[in-house]
Amino acid sequence: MRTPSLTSTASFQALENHAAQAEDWEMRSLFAADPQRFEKLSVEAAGLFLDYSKNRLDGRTLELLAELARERGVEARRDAMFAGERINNTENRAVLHTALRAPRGAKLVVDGQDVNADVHAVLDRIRTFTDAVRSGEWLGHTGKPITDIVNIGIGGSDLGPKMVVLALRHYTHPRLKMHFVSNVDGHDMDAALSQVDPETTLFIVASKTFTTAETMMNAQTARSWFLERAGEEALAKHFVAVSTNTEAIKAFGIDPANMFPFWDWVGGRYSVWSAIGLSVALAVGFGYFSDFLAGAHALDEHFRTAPIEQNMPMLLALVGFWNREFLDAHSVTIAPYHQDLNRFPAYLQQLDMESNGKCVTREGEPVDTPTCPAIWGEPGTNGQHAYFQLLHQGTDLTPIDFIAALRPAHEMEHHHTALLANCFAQSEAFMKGKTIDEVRADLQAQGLPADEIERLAPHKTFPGNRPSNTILMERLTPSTLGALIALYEHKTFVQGVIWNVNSFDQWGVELGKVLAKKIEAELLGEPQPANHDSSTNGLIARAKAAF
Ligand SMILES: O=P(O)(O)OC[C@H]1O[C@](O)(CO)[C@@H](O)[C@@H]1O
Repeated sequence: MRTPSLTSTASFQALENHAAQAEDWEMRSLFAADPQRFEKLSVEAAGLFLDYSKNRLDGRTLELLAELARERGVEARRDAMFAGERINNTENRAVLHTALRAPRGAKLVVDGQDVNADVHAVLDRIRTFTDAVRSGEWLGHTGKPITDIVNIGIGGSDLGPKMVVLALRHYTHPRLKMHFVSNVDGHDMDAALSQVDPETTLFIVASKTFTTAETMMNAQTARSWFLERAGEEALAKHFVAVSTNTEAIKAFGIDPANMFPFWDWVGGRYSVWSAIGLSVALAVGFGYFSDFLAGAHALDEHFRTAPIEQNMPMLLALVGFWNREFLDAHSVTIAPYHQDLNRFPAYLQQLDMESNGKCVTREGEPVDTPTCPAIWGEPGTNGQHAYFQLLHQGTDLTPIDFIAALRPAHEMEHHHTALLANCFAQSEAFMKGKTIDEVRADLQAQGLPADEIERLAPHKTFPGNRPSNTILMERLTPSTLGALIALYEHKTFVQGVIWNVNSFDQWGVELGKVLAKKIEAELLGEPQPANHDSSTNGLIARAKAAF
């Protein structure tokens, strides 16, 4: 059955009418009118707390948004995902990253295959291997323990592991130095190889497909570098692979005994929970890796069972949808007030934009509303001194997600107090703004002459009324990090269902890949191609002249 277009649904139309009335709402007044607003518009789950009260909405808005989620079948699609139905309809695949973090013994049989048993069999192998490397029992070819791990992968085979290893810096093994090489730009590989010793380095080639051009080139380069220094028989102690493609791994020369498999029902950007997380398990140890999975599972259980009105990922998604559709927010800023989460915005860029950056529905019809906003950000305090100017006084409305841990992992308490003060102050400033009369009063109190006050006042006025969410956790731990990532995964899922796009394919990355192959051959060959547009022909010619 065809899904009705979004704008034709009764709940969307009700929201449109409601949005017309809400246009003039001031958050200051909404807060003043309801002293319970914070208690009402906040929710707790799996070690996370979400305050969504600083958005331009009221109880009725939330009722209508929940109605929309129901009308779009969000709950039914969620249940289908957890049950292993093939909801990725353009690739005819199930979507089961939630199964990767389900505890041993959870029942899930898909197409006659015991998914839970398969997952835990691989986890057992990850435990054995990572324990051996971490304890120093696994030795390099000259009998020395491993000191450096180089993860070679890109997209989901890089962003997740790298972000998590950085975020869990405090849990990492003191002997193991982690390196991540993703870019086909040789400078990336050069930087890693210049720091490592072939006798004590373990390379992980991480690629779901084992065909991704950048990763294959990087893996071949690392292999040649290693063979020149150590020889073929040493390879097994220094190269392992993570993939769904056993044949390609064998062809590359990695022993399948050193391969950690996963399955086609794990999307690249949802794969950090699978063997793609091998570098995480090596860095923090299997115990903390298990806590990371358990934190995500706790959030999964909340998402699976809580009613929409109290369901954190649903609420985050619905509020984001409201801002996108009715407040015309073209982008969302992610502002972690935690330095160790500095790659989290980059991670969310792939998660959200590769999932929902789509312009046709699951049935291939053009969508009838805007879909995924652009996602960007940096650690919050750094952003404050760079682009927050635009967020406060620019002409676009850009909602912000503030993320903070209440307790630090260091002992410099005064730093942490300053950090949290900044985080809360920013969300207050975005909400309240500063009226021109407040500015005038300030300037008067400073004793400025009247004409100077009038000259400066417009510049010092803040429109305010700018929406934000704040996500808090007690500490950034493996478990709360797992929950945080799962929160955003499910938020992305819910928005995808409302827009009726397939959040689990990524056809938009293919065209560039195909053209790059062709141009790479042209850059290397003769004659100068003339079959492109004049710009592309001209750029190729300039590069060939420089070779
Ligand atoms: O793990 P692989 O197969 O090398 O893919 C890497 C990345 O490339 C993409 O397919 C995009 O080209 C991502 O979805 C994926 O995470």
